Amino acid sequence: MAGDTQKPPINHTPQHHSPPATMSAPIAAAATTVPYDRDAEIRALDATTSGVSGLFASGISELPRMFRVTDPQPQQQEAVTTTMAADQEAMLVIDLAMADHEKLVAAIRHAASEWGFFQVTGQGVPAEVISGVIDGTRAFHESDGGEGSEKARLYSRDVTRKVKYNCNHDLYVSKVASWRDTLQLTMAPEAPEPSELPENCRSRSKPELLDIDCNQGQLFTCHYFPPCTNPELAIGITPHSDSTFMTVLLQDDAGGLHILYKDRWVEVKPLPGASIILSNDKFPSVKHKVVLKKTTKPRVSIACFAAHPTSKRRSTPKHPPRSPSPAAAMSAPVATAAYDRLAELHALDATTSGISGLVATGLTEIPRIFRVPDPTPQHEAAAMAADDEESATLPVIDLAMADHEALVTAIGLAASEWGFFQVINHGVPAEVVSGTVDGTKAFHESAGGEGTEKARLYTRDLARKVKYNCNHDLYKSKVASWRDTLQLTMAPEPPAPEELPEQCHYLTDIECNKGQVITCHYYPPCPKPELAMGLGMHSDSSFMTVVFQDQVGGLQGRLLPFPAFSHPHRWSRVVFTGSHDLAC
Ligand SMILES: O=C(O)CCC(=O)C(=O)O
Ligand SMILES: [Fe+2]
Repeated sequence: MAGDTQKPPINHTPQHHSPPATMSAPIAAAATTVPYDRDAEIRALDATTSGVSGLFASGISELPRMFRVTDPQPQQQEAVTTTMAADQEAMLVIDLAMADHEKLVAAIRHAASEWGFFQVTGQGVPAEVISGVIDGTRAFHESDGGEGSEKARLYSRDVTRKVKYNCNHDLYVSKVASWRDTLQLTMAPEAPEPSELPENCRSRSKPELLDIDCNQGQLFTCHYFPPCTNPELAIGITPHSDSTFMTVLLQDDAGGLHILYKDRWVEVKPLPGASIILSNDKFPSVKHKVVLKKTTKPRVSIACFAAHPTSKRRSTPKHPPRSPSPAAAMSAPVATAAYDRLAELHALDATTSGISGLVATGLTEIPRIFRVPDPTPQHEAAAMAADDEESATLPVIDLAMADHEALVTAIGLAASEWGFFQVINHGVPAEVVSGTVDGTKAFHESAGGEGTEKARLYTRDLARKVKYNCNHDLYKSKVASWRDTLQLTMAPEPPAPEELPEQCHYLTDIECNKGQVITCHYYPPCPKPELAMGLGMHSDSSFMTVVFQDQVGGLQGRLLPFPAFSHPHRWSRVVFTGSHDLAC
């Protein structure tokens, strides 16, 4: 991979549709010593208002650096890719026109619950409507960009616009840009005026979705993936699952869509005239991605997201248990004795040293109060979301960037698209961060028992400004989390220094104590992490959350439903990190 000094920033006139000469110059211009300015490269591409199609049309011979995945290519490192057996392939193509209604429902239910996806034929949408939609999308993306063009008129990152076109909705926040341009149309509840649509799309009928309740919102994303000079180094679409009720997907014959099934990526081969259905809500949301191919043909796909405000995202399809069934494991240690959960909770509470105290006793099995029932959605999600490729694209924002407007735009985008982001160069001195982390650790790792600080602070009294306990909701939750917490209420009136644990005294004289509640979590090593929860799925209710985490990792987020039905202010989460990766 090119080093940080190898690629000059691109620099060219806004509104001009051909990319600058420097961008088409070979990436490996190793001789130059100009530092790489990714931000400038991104802004220059955005200013062309013709995305990667414009880059391709200009005849570039090397993939610009902003599109290059880190070396070695994550797509090749992750789950193996296999092809689908012919009988499976046939089973996953469902003829909606089949006479036997019961058989049809059973086939759909089976495919949706087992795979989270299927293809349909006989859907009553005339072939020319489907090809018309694909051709219209292609024609729009292949039209000229530049001043006065439709592309320039529609190029936008304004989330409130019903018709917008851009190159990567997350261009300013992802680490690696995807080789894809997208025209996005919000068709329901209120469709745009025909005059707002690109000309190529006006006369086409939209693919019909059932006029049912679950379809109160409709969003079409019309993707275009130009041929790529280095497909092995670029991303089509990163692995994700959709958050809306159901996705109807049309793809042309180029292929490249993969779905994750039982830890393997399986390509969904194009089937002329068929629509692909990605299920959700009551059924699992299949994880999918687009892999680029070495080809001279572009790829076109249209995803129609059907939304319902109350629709719930489910996790990925069933996977074979990764460990002995939790149910079996749970019954093992207590096979004969009657299980008294309340007594177990009281016993733990009475130690006043939480899980750290349990771990210090050298236990090899996790007690039953911490065991998740078989299988919880959180658990499947946790197993599935451990995906480095996806996390590689999580938004990271440099607070020290010089361009204030670009900074504000990046934060706005990250907060509305992801509800979370990481910041670097945030100006909090490294020693303050490491002091907080170390103090937290030292407290949690100190001895418990009579006469200790832990015993002094162990409480469930909400009125106390400084309290320490194992799970604030220990007596209410169904499954206890593998986590101890020290909670400090720092505003409006901070506690007196002597109320704080000794390890945290310095917290009283730093600026950040103007914050309100600080929770200092500690997740001791767990003998059976696959059976326990760290922190259950939730969203925070306060205005904003700042999280420091150490290098151990484990924090996972889920994407929101698309903006029509999201409540970003309720979901917003901000993660602070830094060159040291922080913990608290
Ligand atoms: O291009 C494709 O086949 C997939 C599109 C997709 O996954 C999406 O838009 O969410
Ligand atoms: Fe998708």
